[in-house]
Amino acid sequence: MVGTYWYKNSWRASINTHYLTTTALGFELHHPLFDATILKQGAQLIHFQPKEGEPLFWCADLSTFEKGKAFRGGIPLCWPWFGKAGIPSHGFARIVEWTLLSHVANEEGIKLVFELSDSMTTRAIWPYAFNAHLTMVLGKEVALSLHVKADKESTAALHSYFTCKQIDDVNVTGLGLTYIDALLGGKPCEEVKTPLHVNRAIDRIYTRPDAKTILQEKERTITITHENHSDVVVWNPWLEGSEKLSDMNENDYTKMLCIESARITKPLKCDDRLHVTIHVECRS
Ligand SMILES: O=P(O)(O)OC[C@H]1O[C@H](O)[C@H](O)[C@@H](O)[C@@H]1O
Repeated sequence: MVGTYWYKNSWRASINTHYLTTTALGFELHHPLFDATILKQGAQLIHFQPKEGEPLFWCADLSTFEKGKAFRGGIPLCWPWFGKAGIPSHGFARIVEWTLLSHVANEEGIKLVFELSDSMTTRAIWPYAFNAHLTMVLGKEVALSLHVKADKESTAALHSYFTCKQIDDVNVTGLGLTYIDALLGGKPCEEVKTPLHVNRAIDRIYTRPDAKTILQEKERTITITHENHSDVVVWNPWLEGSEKLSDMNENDYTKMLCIESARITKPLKCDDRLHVTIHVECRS
C-alpha cells in the first residue's frame, strides 16, 4: 500500500497569497512576470501569459467547462492511462479535483504543489492505491513535474496545447524518426522528412524522441524539454476532426498544436516521475 506520509515533510511551504486569488473553479495568478489560470479540476494549467507576451496555451472557452468533464486546453494531465486504454478516455486525473498542498512565491515566480490520492471514486475506476503530486513552477519558464506513487504501473501524458499564430508557419524538430500512427490504426511508421510541418490531421506517438522538441514559428520559438519521458505525442484534429468536437471553433485547429511529454510505450513504474519544462523566446 502506498502511504501519504512520505513527502509531507519533504519541503516546507510558506503560504503567500499575494499573487494568488482563489476562484470558484481554481486559481488566478498575477505575478510581475506572468498571468496564469489553474483549474482545481485536474490541477490543469489552462492559461499562461508572460507579461508583454502572447498566451502560451490554446484553451477552449471557459463557458464550455463542466464539472467532471474533460476541459480542453492548457496542459491536461492524462493519467493513469493515456488514450482509450480505459474509461474515461485519458484516465480520470483530468476530471477530478486536486488539492493545492502548498504554494510559494518570490520575484522569480510561483511554485505550486497539487496532490491527488485514491478515493472511493478513483478506486471504482482504477482499483489501486496511489498518491500523485503535480508540481508547477511558473516564472520565466513553465515547468511541470508529475510524481506518482502507486500500487500499479500507469501511463501518462502532459498534454500541452500550444498556441500558434498560424499552423502553416510551424515547424517541429526533435521528434525522432519512429512513430505509432493512431490515424493508421496504430501502425509503426518511420518519418521520411524533418522537420515536421503539419498540414493535415495528425495523431502520432513518437517513440524515440530527443530530450528537446522545438516548435518554431516566424516570431517565436518554444523549446519543450522533456525529462524521464519515453514518448512525445503530436496531435491536431484538423478541420474534419475539430468539427466533431463541440469545444473547438471553426478555425481553432489553425491556432494550436498539441505536443505532449509522455510515458506510453514505457509505462511509469510504481514510483516514478515525468517532467516538462517549456521555454519561450520571441523575436520582434
Ligand atoms: O478529446 P480528448 O479526449 O481530450 O483527446 C484529444 C487527443 O488527445 C491525444 O493527443 C490523442 O493522441 C488523440 O487521439 C486524442 O484525440
